[in-house]
Amino acid sequence: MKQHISKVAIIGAGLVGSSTAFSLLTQGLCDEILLVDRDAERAHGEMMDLRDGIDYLGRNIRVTAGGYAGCGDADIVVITAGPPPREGQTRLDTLGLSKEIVRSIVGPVMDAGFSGIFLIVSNPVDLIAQDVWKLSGLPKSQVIGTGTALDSARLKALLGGLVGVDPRSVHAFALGEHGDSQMVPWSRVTVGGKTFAEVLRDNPGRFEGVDLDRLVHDTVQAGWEILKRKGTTYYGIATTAAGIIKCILHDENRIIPVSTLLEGEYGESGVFCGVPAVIGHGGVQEIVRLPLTGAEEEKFHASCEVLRGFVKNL
Ligand SMILES: NC(=O)C1=CN([C@@H]2O[C@H](COP(=O)(O)OP(=O)(O)OC[C@H]3O[C@@H](n4cnc5c(N)ncnc54)[C@H](O)[C@@H]3O)[C@@H](O)[C@H]2O)C=CC1
Ligand SMILES: CC(=O)C(=O)O
Repeated sequence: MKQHISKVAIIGAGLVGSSTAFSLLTQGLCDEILLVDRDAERAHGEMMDLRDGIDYLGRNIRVTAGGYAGCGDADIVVITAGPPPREGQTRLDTLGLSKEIVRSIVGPVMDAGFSGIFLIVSNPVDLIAQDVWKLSGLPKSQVIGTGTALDSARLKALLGGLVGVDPRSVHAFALGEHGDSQMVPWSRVTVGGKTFAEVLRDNPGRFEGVDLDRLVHDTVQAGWEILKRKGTTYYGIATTAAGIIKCILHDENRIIPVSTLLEGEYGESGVFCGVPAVIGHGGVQEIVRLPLTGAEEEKFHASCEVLRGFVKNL
């Protein structure tokens, strides 16, 4: 029997797209990578550069550059085309241009016979994922935005540093918009099985003055701090996207906060936003419903409300 060749198509071979390809390649996460870009020369150049390292990888991975026809048999199409926000802009400010770009992409991908999973990275990621879901006609499980996966990783790194443990021993989620209105349900944060409140209570001297609002602020600002120094961000999101792709291709059923359509979960409907979800072969297998306190619910709804204000214009 012929073995399945896992194929990831990346639309937008800019900094995020090419870094995602590099991450997939160096981790050996798929068999084939296709790069598509409006700037065909750029995609071709990235393909050539990526191919140059193949001799030093654990195995051969096919890297190509081309048009949308090659998306038909892809397992995953990753959309990273779009203008990164500039200093002084919010991600929401890039909606107009990103929307136009994404609309020129989804039709040709679907026309190629694509029936796999869209992973949306382009900002504002929640709204672009919602638009792709609407345009593609695919089931909601098959359209995933990276959502607050990156913010949650940033939060875990902050908390791990504060407590002095590996961030992977911290369980914490940023929820809502991948943007300024995101929130953190502190009642659900645990470190090695202890709630964060217990960690603070058991070490009063050490954690005196820890300000939860400040930690949320620093999580939200993390991207801007990078942008201030190097103009844009790409390695963090590329590794995050590759992590989600790994969950899908390897059917890991790992829980990651991604942007997905809410249909009553968390008391919200009709909006894509970041919530923990089980990610496996079919995409979003299940949304994990975290019990939130009343105050946390209010903050979550406020974030959804920000997004809803834009959904009607999609
Ligand atoms: N979700 C997240 O956490 C993050 C999202 N991003 C987003 O990723 C996107 C890409 O950022 P960068 O790679 O830094 O930008 P970039 O400018 O380096 O690359 C964008 C690429 O898209 C291509 N492109 C533009 N219009 C196209 C079209 N109609 N069809 C095909 N390709 C097209 C461009 O030619 C360019 O190569 C932005 O929307 C940015 O905000 C960036 C970091 C984190
Ligand atoms: C640019 C962006 O969305 C981020 O780094 O969070």
